[in-house]
Amino acid sequence: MATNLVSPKKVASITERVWQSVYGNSSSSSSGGGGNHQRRCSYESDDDEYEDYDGVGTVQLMQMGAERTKNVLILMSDTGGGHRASAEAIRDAFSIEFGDEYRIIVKDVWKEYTGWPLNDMERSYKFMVKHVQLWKVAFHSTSPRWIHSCYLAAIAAYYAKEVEAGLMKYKPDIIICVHPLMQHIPLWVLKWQGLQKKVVFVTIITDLSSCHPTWFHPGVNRCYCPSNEVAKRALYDGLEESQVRVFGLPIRPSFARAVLSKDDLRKELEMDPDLPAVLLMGGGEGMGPVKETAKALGESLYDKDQEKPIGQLIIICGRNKGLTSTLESKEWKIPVKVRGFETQMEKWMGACDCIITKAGPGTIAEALIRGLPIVLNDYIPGQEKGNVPYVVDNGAGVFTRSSLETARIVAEWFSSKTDELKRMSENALKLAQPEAVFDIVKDIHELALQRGPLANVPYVLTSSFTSLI
Ligand SMILES: CCCCCCCC/C=C\CCCCCCCC(=O)OC[C@H](CO)OC(=O)CCCCCCCCCCCCCCC
Ligand SMILES: O=c1ccn([C@@H]2O[C@H](COP(=O)(O)OP(=O)(O)O[C@H]3O[C@H](CO)[C@H](O)[C@H](O)[C@H]3O)[C@@H](O)[C@H]2O)c(=O)[nH]1
Repeated sequence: MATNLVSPKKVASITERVWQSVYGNSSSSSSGGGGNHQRRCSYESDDDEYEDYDGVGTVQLMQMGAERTKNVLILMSDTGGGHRASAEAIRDAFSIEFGDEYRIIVKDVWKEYTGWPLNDMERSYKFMVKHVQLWKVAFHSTSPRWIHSCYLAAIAAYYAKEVEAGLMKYKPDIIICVHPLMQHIPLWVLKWQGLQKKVVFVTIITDLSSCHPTWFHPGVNRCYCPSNEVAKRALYDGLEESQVRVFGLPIRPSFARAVLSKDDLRKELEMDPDLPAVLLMGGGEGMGPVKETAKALGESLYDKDQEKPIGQLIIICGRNKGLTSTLESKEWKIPVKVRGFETQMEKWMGACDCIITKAGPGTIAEALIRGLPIVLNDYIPGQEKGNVPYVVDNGAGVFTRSSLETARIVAEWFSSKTDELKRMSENALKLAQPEAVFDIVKDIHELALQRGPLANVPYVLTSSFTSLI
């Protein structure tokens, strides 16, 4: 559809490109649209391994014929914390399963290479979900295919060269996309470059049920759906059965494979060893009614008659610095820990007995793996709405928007309704899919093996080859 947006590049001969790659040529534009790149982007990189753009090509050329390390580029954006968590889960699982066979690069290529609005999605998303009606309108009004296709085609026309430079810099053999808005432009770029037969492109959907239709792109080699419900929608939206796989949401292997003792964790995290613990959070950005709920728990988990706490509270505020400092300055009658963005969520979850959170898919899937009953206290309209029945109908938790109600439920779980807490914990464990991340990387590995001989041709030569076939 968009093949006409950019005119095909002049392709250097094989000899020329080999010469340029081995000996370098300052006047060469290489295969990344570098000339145009200098127009709007800078070449500086935070990834040392890739500072020498042409060097990667040279290494690939020298490794031709031998089994070479394959480059895997994972495209994500920090709109919330879920996409990065999934990207890191995939990176770690590749490393555990295949060691040095793959070199994994996790990047927000938009932020590094493009301009507004693509390079500012984190801030835009944060702003929109703060003014939640705005997000609701944006989410639903962009759902029809013709609307989002027009938007994305226009943006692709404007930023194609920059995205092309961003992608080609890493010379990917496999591109894994964990964000709904990062498939369309790269797929067009691969088409323009004639790289569809060389590069495996897969999408991993990181929303559990009511996800946005931009996730379903028929041009991908695989679309990994976290649930059967999402898979059904993918098929309805035009993907073939051969493209769709359902393994579950990828969760960091530190969750999936960790054997953690609650007692040891509590010691390490300096928590009370005996009091039951509730974890309160709101995704990567610390969203939802965290402050009000913390206040209500401070009261409900204190037994006024016996003048002692019946539980302890851990609050993880994520990147919400304002929330962290407000809660840190409060006085509490029960043991409370207030934390900012934590990198070892598996430890905090492993040390607690239940969790209160907005309906973020990553947090839900992690809590299920740790067998934590969940109180959902909010959801972002659109992509998180369907997560509520997913948890509640499967008996793994409850939903209430009232902070007082939340506080009452947790107090009961810790006193008169411990059997309910135990039952929900068992139901949570039944829903957990800790192996999903390993199943996904193994399937991607199989896909890569199925690629024809073109997959082993170094990037410096691909344009020449693909122009012949
Ligand atoms: C006629 C109707 C006009 C409606 C006006 C809409 C204005 C568009 C503005 C914002 C786009 C909102 C995008 C919604 C889809 C999000 C999918 C999703 O679940 O993401 C979850 C993730 C969060 O995990 O959401 C995002 O990443 C949203 C990022 C928002 C960035 C806004 C600026 C980027 C605009 C470039 C794309 C424009 C094309 C949009 C086509 C869809
Ligand atoms: O201090 C923190 C706080 C959170 N997390 C992690 O951040 C992730 C949060 O992900 P969620 O999916 O629960 O929620 P977010 O709101 O942060 O994620 C965003 O991305 C999701 C997709 O993956 C959904 O689209 C969601 O609606 C959107 O807001 C979890 O893995 C959680 O463990 C941390 O690592 N440290």
